[in-house]
Amino acid sequence: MTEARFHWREFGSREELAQRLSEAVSRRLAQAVETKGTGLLAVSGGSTPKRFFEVLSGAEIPWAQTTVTLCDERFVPPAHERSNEKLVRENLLTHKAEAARFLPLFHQAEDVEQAAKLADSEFAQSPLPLDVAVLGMGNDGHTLSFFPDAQELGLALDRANPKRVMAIHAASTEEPRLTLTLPLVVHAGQTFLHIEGAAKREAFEHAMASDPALPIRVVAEALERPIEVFWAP
Ligand SMILES: O=C(O)[C@H](O)[C@@H](O)[C@H](O)[C@H](O)COP(=O)(O)O
Repeated sequence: MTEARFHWREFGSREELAQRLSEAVSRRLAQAVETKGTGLLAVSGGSTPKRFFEVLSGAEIPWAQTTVTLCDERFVPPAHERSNEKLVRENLLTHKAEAARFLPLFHQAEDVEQAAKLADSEFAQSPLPLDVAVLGMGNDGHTLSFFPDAQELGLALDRANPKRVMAIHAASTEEPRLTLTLPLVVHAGQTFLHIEGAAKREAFEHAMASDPALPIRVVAEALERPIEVFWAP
């Protein structure tokens, strides 16, 4: 693993990071809309992105031509407080970004496998590749819902997996998940990793230096273009 597989961008504060990440994402989306008429942005959930979403929601992007989706989702209805869709609707799809279309991963279905099938067929009909993907990471080295202990980890990380969206079960998560698969993410026009705090910096450095099996490293090495890591203390 050489450092060329990622670019490290360090900021003095989380507010500054949110601002700069929003600018970088805006530029890529504006370019995508200018070139092909539409833009596709995948964002992550969890606790880190809220500040970034608030800034991005006010950005000058051709939102009416932009689709926003999720890198991964918890298998809970959109009104649930752990729903990433809820987080995105309340914090990103407001202000100027209210004009964007939202492509959900969650679907009301008998089980998470059925929901994944429904999401997968919607993605099959959507204009791919992703223009921008903004990933998060846990201290265990997971990104998207590629948890180190996921039953389906091998398939989720398999470059030959024909699925775009799949179900994930892992003992370390509170509920089953839906995730974009590695083959979908590798072709993204630009991929960012948004991480904050000393523990995540350490986890990222550890993965890159000495743990080739950790999902964040597998993803970083598989991407067509180096991942842009945005970090603030
Ligand atoms: O639904 C989720 O939890 C995610 O999309 C997940 O992949 C997240 O990015 C990391 O777990 C980091 O989460 P935090 O930002 O909460 O640390």
